[in-house]
Amino acid sequence: MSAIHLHNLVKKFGDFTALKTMDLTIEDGEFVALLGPSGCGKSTTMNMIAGMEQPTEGRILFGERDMAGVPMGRRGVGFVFQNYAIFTHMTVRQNLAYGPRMHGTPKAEVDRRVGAIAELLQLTPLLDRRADRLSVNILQRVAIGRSAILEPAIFLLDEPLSNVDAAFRAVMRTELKHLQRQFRQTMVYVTHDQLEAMTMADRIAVMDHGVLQQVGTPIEVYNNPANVFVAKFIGSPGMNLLPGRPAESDRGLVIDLGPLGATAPLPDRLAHVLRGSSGEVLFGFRPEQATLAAEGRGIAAPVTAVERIGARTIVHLGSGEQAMKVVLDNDQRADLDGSAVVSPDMNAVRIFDRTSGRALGGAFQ
Ligand SMILES: Nc1ncnc2c1ncn2[C@@H]1O[C@H](COP(=O)(O)OP(=O)(O)OP(=O)(O)O)[C@@H](O)[C@H]1O
Repeated sequence: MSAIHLHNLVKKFGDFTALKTMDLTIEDGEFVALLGPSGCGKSTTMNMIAGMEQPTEGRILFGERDMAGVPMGRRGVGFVFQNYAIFTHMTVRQNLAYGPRMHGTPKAEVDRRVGAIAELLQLTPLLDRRADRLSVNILQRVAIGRSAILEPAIFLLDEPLSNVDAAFRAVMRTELKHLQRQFRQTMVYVTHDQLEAMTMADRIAVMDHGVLQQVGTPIEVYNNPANVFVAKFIGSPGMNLLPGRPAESDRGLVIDLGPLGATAPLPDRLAHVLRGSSGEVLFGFRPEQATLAAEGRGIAAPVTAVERIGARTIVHLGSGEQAMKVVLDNDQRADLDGSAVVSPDMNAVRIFDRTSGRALGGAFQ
């Protein structure tokens, strides 16, 4: 069994708590991304799973087996770091074959595995090249192959693509996902890049300041962020969050956005929760879940910048706490001088408690 259970996991370095009470189960064969900004505790978590760091409190189980006191070499995990660790004086073939040879695998089986992994990672034409003649991109591919060839039941990858170039990263995202499907490994992938997490992971564990903020499928964390941090961190650009207060109007419950006026009436799932409350909230909507509308049909604000990025245009509006962005397809014509009127898709709106940052109201699909 290669499920990974983290129970009340805590890591302190002296007085500093790098990880606060983490509870997470990664199912057998699942691909989970640990996602968060630099310093949030991703690598610390990963290093404890690998056995390179010991937890200050809590337990790590692989299936039923408690990993306390089990050294790294006995955990049966494959590990790939940001910086490739390969032997530069050897050929690609020798690098790939190194692990299975050390494990005493018969030569015919080593050759078969080298051939298969080289094919999967598009290394076949390079098998007899010396590693010191290869680009950083290819070296990282060899490093992944060197770990993958041992077919570990648990494969841990810590920012493996952060040093490779953007085009190659896109190719590798597909290949890594393919590799995991092929071997049905339990894969834990550390990244600060939400695109990597969104495209590859079955579930994403979003972390900040040593605290697990939310665990869910990519679409769950995108559609239903549990709090303001996740709302801003997931999505590119992140969610718009405008301060306001619930208010009754003749059309139903709206959010009074102060200088920006009032929103359209809230859908029932939110109106139920907010009716009768006058506490400060944040009105959240994704830049791609809004359009520009005619006057009187939305939130009017001055346009401050327009970025045209290939097939889409990002319109920046307002400033300070009232700043927001709208992503338009380029076929949507917008009069971008002066002010514009933003009409969020009210069915996709999220409301957050301003003080706690927590999402209020039911999830939507
Ligand atoms: N050995 C250590 N001694 C003291 N502090 C440490 C040690 N290792 C990590 N930390 C601190 O713990 C916090 C979490 O570090 P960690 O490396 O887990 O973050 P991360 O989310 O992986 O970020 P990055 O992507 O920058 O590595 C950071 O503030 C870091 O400085």
